[in-house]
Amino acid sequence: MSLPDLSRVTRVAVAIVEADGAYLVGVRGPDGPLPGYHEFPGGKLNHDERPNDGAVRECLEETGLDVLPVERVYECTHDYPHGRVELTFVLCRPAVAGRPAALGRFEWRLRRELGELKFPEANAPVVALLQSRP
Ligand SMILES: Nc1nc2c([nH]c(=O)n2[C@H]2C[C@H](O)[C@@H](COP(=O)(O)OP(=O)(O)OP(=O)(O)O)O2)c(=O)[nH]1
Repeated sequence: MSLPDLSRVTRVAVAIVEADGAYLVGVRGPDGPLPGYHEFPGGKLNHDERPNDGAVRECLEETGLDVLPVERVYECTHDYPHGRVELTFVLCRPAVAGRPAALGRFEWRLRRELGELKFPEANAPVVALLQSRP
């Protein structure tokens, strides 16, 4: 097995979509890195793309839901066995109020459920932050 090239950083934007105390969460597919882990919608940023724009784009691509960025809640660089990622977590809200039911492989999970899910290691501080919110 070859070691990851840590001189190369993949920029990733993650959309934390909140509506009425629930968050959009999916399960990662079997083919990419971290298969079977829970995740918020997100993915690699395009060249020169800003994290807020990337979070909105990835969310629309993956869930079909149009969202508005609210604030960047957390940023970190994390080393996984598959490589180094620079993550920006962007809190978002649906552009149209409400919680649409059909959103691809993503579904709404209540805030109190988040701690029971198996998220990637880098998400731990974000999940703790969300759970500490009033
Ligand atoms: N989407 C997402 N990725 C996360 C989360 N937490 C976390 O550490 N990651 C990591 C896993 C991957 O290393 C990276 C996302 O890359 P990816 O390979 O899943 O992105 P992607 O499939 O959308 O790639 P692409 O289609 O844009 O090419 O970020 C999360 O909550 N959501």
